[in-house]
Amino acid sequence: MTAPLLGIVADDLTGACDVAAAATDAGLHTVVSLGPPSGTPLADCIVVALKSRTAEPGIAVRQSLESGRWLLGHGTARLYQKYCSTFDSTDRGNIGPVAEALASIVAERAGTPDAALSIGTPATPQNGRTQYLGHLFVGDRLLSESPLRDHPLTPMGDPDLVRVLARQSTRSVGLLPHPVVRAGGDGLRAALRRLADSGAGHVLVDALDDDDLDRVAAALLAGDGPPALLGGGAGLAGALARRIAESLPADREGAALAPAVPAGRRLLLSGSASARTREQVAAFPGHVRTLDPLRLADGSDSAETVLSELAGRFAGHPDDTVLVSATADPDRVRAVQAQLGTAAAAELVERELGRIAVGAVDDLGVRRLLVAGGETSGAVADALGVRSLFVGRSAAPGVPWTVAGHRDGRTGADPIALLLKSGNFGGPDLFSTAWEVAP
Ligand SMILES: Nc1ncnc2c1ncn2[C@@H]1O[C@H](COP(=O)(O)OP(=O)(O)OP(=O)(O)O)[C@@H](O)[C@H]1O
Ligand SMILES: O=C(O)[C@@H](O)C(=O)CO
Repeated sequence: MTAPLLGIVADDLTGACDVAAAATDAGLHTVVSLGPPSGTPLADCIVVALKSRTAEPGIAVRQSLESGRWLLGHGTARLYQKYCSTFDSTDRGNIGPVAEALASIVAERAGTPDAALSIGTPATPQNGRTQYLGHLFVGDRLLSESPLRDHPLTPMGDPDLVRVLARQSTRSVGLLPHPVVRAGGDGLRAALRRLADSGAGHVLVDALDDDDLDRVAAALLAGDGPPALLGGGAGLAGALARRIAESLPADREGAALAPAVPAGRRLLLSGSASARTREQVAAFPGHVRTLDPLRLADGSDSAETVLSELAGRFAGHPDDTVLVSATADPDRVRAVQAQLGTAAAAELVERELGRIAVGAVDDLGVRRLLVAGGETSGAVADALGVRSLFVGRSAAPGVPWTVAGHRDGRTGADPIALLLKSGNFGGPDLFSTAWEVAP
């Protein structure tokens, strides 16, 4: 195995796991690195996970460029910008600025620095995200009528992504409409070329199913198109990975294997505010320990209190799977945010869940952790000092079990299994069923 065939810069950790699962399912050996890797992982696909989704554009651009340059500098054949399949961002959001920055280093490498172009789509049909005439649908609802309109950090009120991306960009945004995608072949490649020649800085691509994405991937990898940064959800990345994997020899070198995870306890931590997570919390049959941000703020509750309750609980019920949850309905979240401030409430919950994770792993023998929520997962992984993840079997589409690599920060020589779940992913019973495929 030589240079990575696909290098992905992901704007959050659960998104990185989602796209890593797509590449793994396609047959690529895939590693997730939290920030640019310190060594050179043995992998076909390296996903660099950032925590930049809600960062100021300048910060997100700096971090993404650092990762993109690392990947290109290590010979990565194709660079991909992974953002959320529900285009989570704000008008001051950073998907556009990051796309422009990464497209410019791809164009520089191709020797066409004046022709920077990004081509992508959030469409991820296996999770019900489709794009039609530039409009994003979540299941059978427009994005703006889906629960994403109530997202605590990135409420999505406009379903027209051409408009949303244009508001975030300095370059113009073109659309590759569904009839052209459906027809595929030469027509699709010619339409892409025309959009590039017309000076578009970004092209958003419609897709309703995986066949659409496979046609787009074939056109993008045909070799006669404009050099471009590719990007979007896990859907297009999976289609590219399938196409890339087809050309790999069957007898190539193996990748580094995930270390075995020793027996130990299980814990669920939820800081997700999504509608799907609320269903999963409600359906969880085991013991639920609620975290109220107002009580954390006034000091009447804390990570230490939760950990000592967990110690007592595990002593009486050693095989228990306990859920510690800050998940609440949108009215309650808004009330907490009004009192504490949105960022302060988020930080408080993330910090305490991180401290609970560390105490549970270090002192209570927890070795398998399911964490719900993108920001929350990033915070928990940071607190645990995790730096890289081997990607294993998926518990649900886009939700793979992973193993934190040896010698990672606080986890020491004892690997732990982590399932880091995007808020909206997984069926209602995921909190019970995920353990059936845990490493
Ligand atoms: N009860 C609460 N009150 C206020 N904020 C909360 C509460 N519970 C969780 N939060 C915060 O809301 C944010 C939820 O975002 P997070 O990305 O973790 O999950 P999500 O809502 O499912 O989003 P995603 O779809 O990106 O995974 C976190 O920053 C978390 O700390
Ligand atoms: O694309 C998605 O929906 C997920 O990978 C994600 O990024 C949600 O946080």
